[in-house]
Amino acid sequence: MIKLMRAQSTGLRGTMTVPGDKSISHRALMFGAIAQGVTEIENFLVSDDVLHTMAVFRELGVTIDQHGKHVRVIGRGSEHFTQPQKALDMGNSGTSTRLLMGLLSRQPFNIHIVGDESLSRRPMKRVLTPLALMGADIRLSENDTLPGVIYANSQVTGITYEMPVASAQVKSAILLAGIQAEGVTTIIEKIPSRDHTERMLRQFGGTITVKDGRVSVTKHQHLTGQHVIVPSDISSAAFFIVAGLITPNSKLTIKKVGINKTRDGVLQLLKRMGANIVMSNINVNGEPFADITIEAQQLKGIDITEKDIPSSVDELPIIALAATQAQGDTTITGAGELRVKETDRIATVISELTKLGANIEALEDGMIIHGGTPLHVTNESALLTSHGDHRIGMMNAIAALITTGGDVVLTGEDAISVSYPGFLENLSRVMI
Ligand SMILES: O=C(O)C1=C[C@@H](OP(=O)(O)O)[C@@H](O)[C@H](O)C1
Ligand SMILES: C=C(OP(=O)(O)O)C(=O)O
Repeated sequence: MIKLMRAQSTGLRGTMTVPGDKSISHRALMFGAIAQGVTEIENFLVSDDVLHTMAVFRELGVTIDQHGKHVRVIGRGSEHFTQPQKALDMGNSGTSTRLLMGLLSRQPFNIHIVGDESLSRRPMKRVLTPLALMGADIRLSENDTLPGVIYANSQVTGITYEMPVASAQVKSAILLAGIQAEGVTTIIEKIPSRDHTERMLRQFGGTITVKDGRVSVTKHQHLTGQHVIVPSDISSAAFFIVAGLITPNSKLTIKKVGINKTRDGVLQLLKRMGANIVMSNINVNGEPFADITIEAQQLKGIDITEKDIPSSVDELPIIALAATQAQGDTTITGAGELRVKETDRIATVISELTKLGANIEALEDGMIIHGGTPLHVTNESALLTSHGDHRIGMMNAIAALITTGGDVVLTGEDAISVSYPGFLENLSRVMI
């Protein structure tokens, strides 16, 4: 489908909510499935990625009822999964694949896993290596990608593992295997990655120790069904936060956004760029959340380095767009992980924004964004594509808002439903 965005919006105004957090929705299904008893999930994200996780658990024999954003999971423990009748389809979702490889590493039957074309290019050895050290028998295709098979296996054993890449998906895969493993499993992280798995394990009654960058779990966790309230996704809110800051005459409030410290990098980076981000109604419900208000203002360029990346990794495309409008240059380094997301996000950010006149240089592990480049289409129109990547599709739509001259035509925006169905509708609702 091709959609024409009205370029040169005269501003974004109003109060809005964005859908539930993707990372937390995946995990709520997973813990609900392995706990004993009923888990009720509120403000669940109904998006393609999370629906793939849901379909996987149904295939494993778990009863899940979904009514819009309300989900009920009837958990009977991971010992009662039934053998799937077909390959488990992870769709486009790295989180489903990697976390489930850990969670399913000790089942008494073989499990085949497949994904779409993009997911089948993404690196899975990072999960296979620690899980194999624990005794899991997982085999992947050439180049260590999907499709793969998790072979029947009766025992996993705890390990101490120093993370070679900062990745919450790898950490979570090891933890989900660790709570079924003999002995102690310890993960050592140099830079903290998102801690939703740790928090949710505690919320479900499990025990986990976190100290000085070391996260440890053991077996015999008595997990019981819980009531989980999912905050709105800061990664989705980030598109509106940046849109509000860079589109003249804007003032937006986004309600009940998750502000977990291991996820709020986008707020910290924008504050360093000079943004005035006002937080109100700060509250906690398992995860902290707040209302966030921003107004259009001038930003300035900053240096973003390795330590900033894990808490902002999915937001770097939209930060890059903000940086094109800042005074001075913004340098992003230590972000090689961007190359192995749904697309190579260093390449796709540059490919799309330069069509509108942005001046961005690629680095092996990041980019240099030269600020102060008004986005403009000199011809009748410019054709932007998402490359099948939801975050690039949303970045393109926000870039179109501030582009002058010809029209901006968006293609491939159906990919946005991976994390944010209704994004374009929500955007047009706040456009004045
Ligand atoms: O654990 C998670 O829910 C996620 C972790 C991140 O991936 P990595 O762990 O690969 O950095 C992030 O990019 C992804 O969108 C969700
Ligand atoms: C990288 C992402 O997700 P996943 O790894 O789950 O595909 C994302 O949502 O930007």
